[in-house]
Amino acid sequence: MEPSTLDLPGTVTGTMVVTEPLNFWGGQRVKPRQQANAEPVFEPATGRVLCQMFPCGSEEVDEAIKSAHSAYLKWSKMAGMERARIMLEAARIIREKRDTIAKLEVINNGKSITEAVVDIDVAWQCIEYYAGMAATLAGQHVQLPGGAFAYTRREALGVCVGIGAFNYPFQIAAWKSAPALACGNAMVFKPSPMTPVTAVLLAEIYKEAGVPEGLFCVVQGGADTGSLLCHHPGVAKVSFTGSVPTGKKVMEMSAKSVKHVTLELGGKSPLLIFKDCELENAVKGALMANFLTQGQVCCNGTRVYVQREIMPQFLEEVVKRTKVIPVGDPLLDDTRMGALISKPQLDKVLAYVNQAKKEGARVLCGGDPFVPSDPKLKGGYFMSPCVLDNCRDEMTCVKEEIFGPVMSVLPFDTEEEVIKRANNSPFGLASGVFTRDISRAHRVAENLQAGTCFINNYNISPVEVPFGGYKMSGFGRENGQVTIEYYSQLKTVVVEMGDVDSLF
Ligand SMILES: NC(=O)c1ccc[n+]([C@@H]2O[C@H](COP(=O)([O-])OP(=O)(O)OC[C@H]3O[C@@H](n4cnc5c(N)ncnc54)[C@H](O)[C@@H]3O)[C@@H](O)[C@H]2O)c1
Ligand SMILES: C[N+](C)(C)CCCC=O
Repeated sequence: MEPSTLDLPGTVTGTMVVTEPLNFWGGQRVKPRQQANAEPVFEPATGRVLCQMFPCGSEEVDEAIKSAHSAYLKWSKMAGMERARIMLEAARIIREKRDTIAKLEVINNGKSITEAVVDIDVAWQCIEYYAGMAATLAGQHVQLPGGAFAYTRREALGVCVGIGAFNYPFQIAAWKSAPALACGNAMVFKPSPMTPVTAVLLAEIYKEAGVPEGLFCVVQGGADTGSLLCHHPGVAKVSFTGSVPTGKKVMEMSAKSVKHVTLELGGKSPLLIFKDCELENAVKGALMANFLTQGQVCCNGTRVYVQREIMPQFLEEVVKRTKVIPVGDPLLDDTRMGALISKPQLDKVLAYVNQAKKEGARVLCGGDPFVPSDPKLKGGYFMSPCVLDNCRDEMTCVKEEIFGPVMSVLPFDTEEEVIKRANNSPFGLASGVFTRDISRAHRVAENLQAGTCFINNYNISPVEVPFGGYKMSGFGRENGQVTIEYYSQLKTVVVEMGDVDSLF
């Protein structure tokens, strides 16, 4: 018998095969219409084929959007409280199935189970948070002369498209769908072709919770399917998470029919460590800023600026801790670093390390392919986490997003100098500062050009807090109250109480 995607209790790395359809619309999983352009999906920890991804063509995209639109007509007319109740039920089901979803996420993405469980928790928290907001959506009343008045209504946009990256497959689907649904929209979600497996579980969960059939649809595919979605006349908004080059294309395609757009793009974020910091926390912060999800995190603080006086102690401690990060089978509880998403991604990251060496950086640890002793992991995409010293601002490893476990460390002398250097980047997703000087901390936060600044910690993103970029890292926000504005539109209603004062 074929193993089912939800039959996971005894599952170990290297055994899972997914055969069920991964598309979802009209309230059910939908078989691919054609198998011509199938792409193999790999289990990163073993290099085995986990399943086939069959990209949706125009007819399938059209069906999904129609299905979402008919659900939107019902959902948008429901009271916010009713939507909230259903979303809370969806959050409860995710909590109930959390370990199963996390396991599948690990098998498909390669991150450690410890991290995946947190990701799934963040997903249900996000849905719970926006459920709480669904009934609070309200407009404004404005008194006008002569008893006239106006009021505003916050209305849904219609069918929204979510396009996801590979690094947080289930969480991204929740971050996009939760505010969209809270505002009365429907969503058609396209996961990364490398991580197609878990979004469909979210679709099933929303259905079980009681949303109208079609409210959250999943279409599989890559660039072609994404392009069909961005061009589709039935789509009101595209919320995209991915790289800057793809984000630009999404914006261009969406502009043709003036769709709303949110872009959550890449980064090369600076982390500033001052000599007055609490060093142990700063070291822990630098590890959190670089090595979650094998370094494949958009907001990672990969340019670590350390004040010259504490550089030796910082390097000693950060290297000591990096060397003992347990890399290996991501389904094991003790593992802290799993496998990168793909062989090409692993090769790309290793090439960045080689390039850094050629440009004069010194490898203090890691930066090599890693072969775990467990024979079943021999074909996995593992590497040892890397710390680079002797870095300079103009080096490739300091300028470009590597998207792997590579930390570049650079010395600095003064606050003014380091802020200038930190801001000298086309990206502006996140930033961080470690210092015990409270005035300095807030001054630095004010002057760094980034959508987030972490003070004395890094990569903490509770769902109550907005997340998004400055500069080429994108625009719009996810999470927090403000995201409601990105999934709704404001209608003004002007009411005359007297006679029309006509000029004609
Ligand atoms: N800012 C954030 O919140 C955030 C979060 C996660 C990842 N990211 C960024 O994502 C990147 C890594 O993810 P990736 O490799 O999956 O990114 P990517 O840009 O290659 O792909 C992202 C998504 O876009 C789709 N896509 C590709 N071409 C398309 C096209 N022409 N039209 C429409 N869709 C298209 C892909 O199929 C995928 O679903 C990094 O740059 C990372 O920083 C940003
Ligand atoms: C949950 N983190 C760590 C803030 C990552 C958000 C998504 C970025 O890739």
